[in-house]
Amino acid sequence: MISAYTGTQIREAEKPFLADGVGAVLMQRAAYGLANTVVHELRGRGRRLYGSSVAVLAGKGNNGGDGLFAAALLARRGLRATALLTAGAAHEAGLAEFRRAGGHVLALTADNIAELAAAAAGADVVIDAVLGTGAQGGLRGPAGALLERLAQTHPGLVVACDIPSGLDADTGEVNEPVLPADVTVTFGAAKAGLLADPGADFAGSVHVVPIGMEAALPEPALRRLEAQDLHRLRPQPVRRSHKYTRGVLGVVAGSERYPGAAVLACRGALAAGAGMVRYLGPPDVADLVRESCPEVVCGQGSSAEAHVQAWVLGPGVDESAGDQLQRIRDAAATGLPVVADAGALPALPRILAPHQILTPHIGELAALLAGYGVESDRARLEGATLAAARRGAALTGATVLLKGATTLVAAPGGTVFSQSEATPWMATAGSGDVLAGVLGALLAQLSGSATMDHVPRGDRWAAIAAMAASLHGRAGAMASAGGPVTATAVARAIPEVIRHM
Ligand SMILES: NC(=O)C1=CN([C@@H]2O[C@H](COP(=O)(O)OP(=O)(O)OC[C@H]3O[C@@H](n4cnc5c(N)ncnc54)[C@H](O)[C@@H]3O)[C@@H](O)[C@H]2O)[C@@H](O)CC1
Ligand SMILES: Nc1ncnc2c1ncn2[C@@H]1O[C@H](COP(=O)(O)OP(=O)(O)O)[C@@H](O)[C@H]1O
Ligand SMILES: [K+]
Repeated sequence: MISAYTGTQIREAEKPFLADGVGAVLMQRAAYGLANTVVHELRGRGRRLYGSSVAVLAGKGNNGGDGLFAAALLARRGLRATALLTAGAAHEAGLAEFRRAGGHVLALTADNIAELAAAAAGADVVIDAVLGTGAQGGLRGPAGALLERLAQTHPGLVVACDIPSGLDADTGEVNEPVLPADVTVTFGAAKAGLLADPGADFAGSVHVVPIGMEAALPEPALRRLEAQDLHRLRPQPVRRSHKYTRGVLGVVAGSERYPGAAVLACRGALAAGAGMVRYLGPPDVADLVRESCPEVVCGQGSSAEAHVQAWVLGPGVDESAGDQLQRIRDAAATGLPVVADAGALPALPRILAPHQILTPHIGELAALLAGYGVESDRARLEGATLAAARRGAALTGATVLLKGATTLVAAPGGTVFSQSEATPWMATAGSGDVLAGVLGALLAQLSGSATMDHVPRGDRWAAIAAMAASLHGRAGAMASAGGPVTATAVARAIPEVIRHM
C-alpha cells in the first residue's frame, strides 16, 4: 500500500528532526535520492552522464536547497550544471556547495526571462526546485513567467523536486503556471496532491525517497492499493464453497433505451467471481442478458423479494424507466451493500450509509452535489477532485467512487483511496458499467468475509471499492496493451488479472 500525506503532515513529522539539528542530514538524503533518480533516468534513455547538462531552477527555500545539492552531486559526476536562481536569494549552503562543485549560477530578473528560459530549455535535464511544501499559492513575477515559457517549449527531461512547483501538495489543485514533470522525486513519503487529479497530470511518475523521518508520520491522508494488497484482500473460495456462500449479486440495470449496460454490468460481475448473478429488468433486456450471459438468472419481479448479498443499481437506467426506478428504490431499502451508478444516483434517498457506494463520473458528481444545494460546476470540480469526492461522501454519508483517469474513493469517515492503473483507452462507452459489475461482485463476495478483517472497520467499504477500481484498471490496461479496448474486452480480462494477483 502506498500512503500519501499532506504537506502539513510531512512538515509536522519533520519538526522534531529540525529541532534536533538534523535538517541538513535530511536534505542530503533528499538531494542524493534526487540526483540518483536523474542518473537512472538519463541512463535509461541511453545517455552518458559526462557531457550531459542539467539546469536547476532553484527557489529561495529548502526545496531550492535540495535542488542545488542534487545538482552539485550531478556536477561532480560529470554533468554541466547551471543554477537559475528564481528568487534572488538562494539556500546558502546549497548554493555554496553547487559553486564548489563547479556549477554555473545565473540570477533571474524581470529582464532576462527569455534568455534564462532558453538556457533551461536547452539542458538535457531540468530540475524544478522552485517551490515545495512551503508554497503558498502559485508562482508570480519573473519565476512564474519563466515556468510559463518553459512549459511551452517542451524542455528535455523535467524532474520535479518533491512536487512540481505550484502544485498544492495537500489537494492536487494546480496554481498555474506549473511545469509538467516527467518524474517527481518526493521526499519522506508521497504527497496526496501527487495522487489526485489534476496534480497527477503534472507529476509524471512518482518516486518516493525515504529520508529517515518516515516512522514519525501519522495516519495517511490518502492511500493507494498495490498488487500485494489485492492479493491479500481478494475473495477466495474454499473447498466447501457453493454458489450461495460465494456471494449472490442482484443487478437492476438496463432499459429499453440502454439495454447493453445490463449485459456489461453482468459480464463485469461474472468475471469478478460472483457465485451467482440475478438480473431484474424489462423482458426485452432480460432476453438480451440471457443470450449474452446464459449464466445469469433473469426475472421481472421486485427487488424486495430477491435473495442476494449485494446490489448493482442503475447502469443504463434512465428517468423514463419507471419499473426499474422502483426496483432501485426497493433494493436500496433492503439495507444490503449497494453500488449506485448512473440512473440510480438521483433515485436514492438523501441520507445514505458507507456500504452504499456511489460511482459517479465528475459530471454526475456535479449533479449530485447540486441536489444537495452545493453550487458546483463541472470545471471547478475537475480542478479539485479530491475535495469534490470528499464533499460527496460527507454530504451523502455514502462511500463515493469518483471515476476518471485517477479514480478516487472517499469514505464518509474521511479515508480516501486513489487508484490509477487505468489507461485513457478505457474512456469508452460501457467501461463504467463493467466497473459497477466488478464492484458489485466484490461486495457480494467480501461483505461478510473474514478477509476484510485485515482492514479497519471504517475503511472496509472504501477498500473494496478501491480494489474494484484497481482490478478494473489493470484489466483495461492489460486488454488495451496500448491500443483501443472495448468494455467487453475489459470484462474479459478481469479473470486473468485475478489469476495473477
Ligand atoms: N524541512 C525539512 O527538514 C526538509 C525539507 N525538505 C525540502 O524543503 C521543502 C520545503 O521547504 P521550505 O519550507 O523552505 O519551503 P519551499 O522551499 O517550498 O518554499 C518556501 C519559500 O518560497 C517562498 N514562497 C512560497 N510561496 C511562494 C509563491 N507562491 N511564489 C513565490 N515564492 C513563494 C516562501 O516565501 C519561502 O521563501 C520541501 O518541499 C522539501 O523539498 C527536504 O530538504 C527534506 C528535509
Ligand atoms: N482518461 C482516462 N484514463 C483512464 N481511465 C479513464 C479515463 N476516463 C475514464 N476512465 C475510466 O473509464 C470508466 C468510464 O466510466 P463511465 O464514465 O461511467 O463510462 P460509461 O458510463 O460509458 O460506462 C471509468 O472506470 C473511468 O475511471
Ligand atoms: K519543486
